[in-house]
Amino acid sequence: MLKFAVVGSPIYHSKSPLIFAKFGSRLGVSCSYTRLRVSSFEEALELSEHLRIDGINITAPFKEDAFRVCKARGWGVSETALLSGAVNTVAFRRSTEMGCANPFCTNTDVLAIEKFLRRYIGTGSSECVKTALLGAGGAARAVLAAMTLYGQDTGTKFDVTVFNRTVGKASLLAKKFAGDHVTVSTAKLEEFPTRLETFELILNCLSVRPEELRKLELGKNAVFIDANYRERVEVTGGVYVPGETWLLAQGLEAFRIFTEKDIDPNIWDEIFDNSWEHVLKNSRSKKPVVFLIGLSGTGKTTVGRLLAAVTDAEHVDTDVLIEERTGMSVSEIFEKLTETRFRELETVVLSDVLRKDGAQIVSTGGGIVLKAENRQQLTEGHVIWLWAGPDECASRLAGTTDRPLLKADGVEETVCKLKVMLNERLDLYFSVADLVVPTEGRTPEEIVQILSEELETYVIG
Ligand SMILES: Nc1ncnc2c1ncn2[C@@H]1O[C@H](COP(=O)(O)OP(=O)(O)OP(=O)(O)O)[C@@H](O)[C@H]1O
Ligand SMILES: O=C(O)C1=C[C@@H](O)[C@@H](O)[C@H](O)C1
Ligand SMILES: [Mg+2]
Repeated sequence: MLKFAVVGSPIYHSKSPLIFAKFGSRLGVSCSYTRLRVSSFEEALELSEHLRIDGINITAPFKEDAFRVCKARGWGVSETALLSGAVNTVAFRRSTEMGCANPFCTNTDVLAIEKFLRRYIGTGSSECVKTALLGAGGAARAVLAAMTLYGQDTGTKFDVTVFNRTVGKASLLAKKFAGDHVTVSTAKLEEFPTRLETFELILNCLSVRPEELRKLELGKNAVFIDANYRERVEVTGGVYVPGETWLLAQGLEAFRIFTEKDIDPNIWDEIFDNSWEHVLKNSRSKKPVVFLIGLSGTGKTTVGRLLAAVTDAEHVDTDVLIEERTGMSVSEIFEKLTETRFRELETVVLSDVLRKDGAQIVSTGGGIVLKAENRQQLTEGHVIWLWAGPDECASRLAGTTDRPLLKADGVEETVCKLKVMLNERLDLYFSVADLVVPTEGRTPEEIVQILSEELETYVIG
């Protein structure tokens, strides 16, 4: 199984896991894709190594940081990344691209825009394409990088006006990207509506959509490409390419790079025809239940209790539910009834939890993912993998005696046992996790703060 993740802060809103699941099933690649909530790109790299991840996508606010770090490490950095000054894709294990064993770092936002230009502008135009670019942040840079590369490749010329709230920022872009195929001027954002009809290509790269951009009357041949997928523009006339299409396109390019698979051109057509819209729609159908998973000692019980206390959610611990149900301690169950029976009891209590109404924070036992039925049930809620390495877990657990699978003679033996467990469980945790939160160097309170932020609109509050 290949393992991928998207990295950002915040990150739970990301729909990349949904689109990669679809790519995987459509292209016959067995893969899992999760989200990493980290504080820096360096932390993402460290975590990726621990989780043995094959490739990551990077989103706000780390794309520029990723570019700097990848370059400083001497990794293969593509032309799209060099031109845009940002990296959104790092393939850790690549065999062919750039012909080296180092990670390959690229920017598929740029590749996606090149695809759009090829499709909607074509290559035959001898006229300069009159273009409005709204915004002057990272996405706008990706657009200008794509136009530069597309211009070099096809001879197409673009006459771009960058509209932004702060014209100074737009001027910096103008300076950086003005070249043989792209001329760039700047204007205040307020001027855009009155000049709308003079443009044949409009790209919206604003993260917040102003009121004037909710409804638009485009010229018959105009194309409006949206980077924002939270809310669509009501468009009459012309062609509207929604933000979802951009997200799918950059994701498909990343998938191609990660897996080195040829992409069937029909899939591109389907993406452009909006037949994949439904893929992005089912992200909120989970129950308002948060499952905390991870090795023993990662803090599932501690964090779960605290998280429930700062929210209106009920806290439950599957180990405690099993002890109440059987009248036996976890250690006794393992000794007298076997581990298999314990896993079955986990299935029973998970069903009970999922039948209840209302928000719940559920601390699970470290081995809950070992049984397929349990994994299936977990995916009905929001699954958060608390990460800490075996050394850290062992030191946190030093002196405790109530974990039957970790009975050991000292910390060193506990570390060994945890390493074996992690080996066996790593891919299983990965396959169900919606979000991974590294806990080393963070207090339980800090983790609660991170989780409250990430889950606020989905489960809690
Ligand atoms: N972020 C943290 N930093 C330092 N210590 C922590 C952290 N989180 C938890 N701990 C400590 O680690 C120990 C184990 O925590 P806890 O019982 O919550 O782990 P768990 O994941 O529920 O383990 P198990 O799977 O065995 O039930 C406790 O002593 C707890 O105080
Ligand atoms: O929301 C997301 O998951 C993403 C958004 C864009 O930044 C992309 O560039 C990134 O690859 C993934
Ligand atoms: Mg616990």
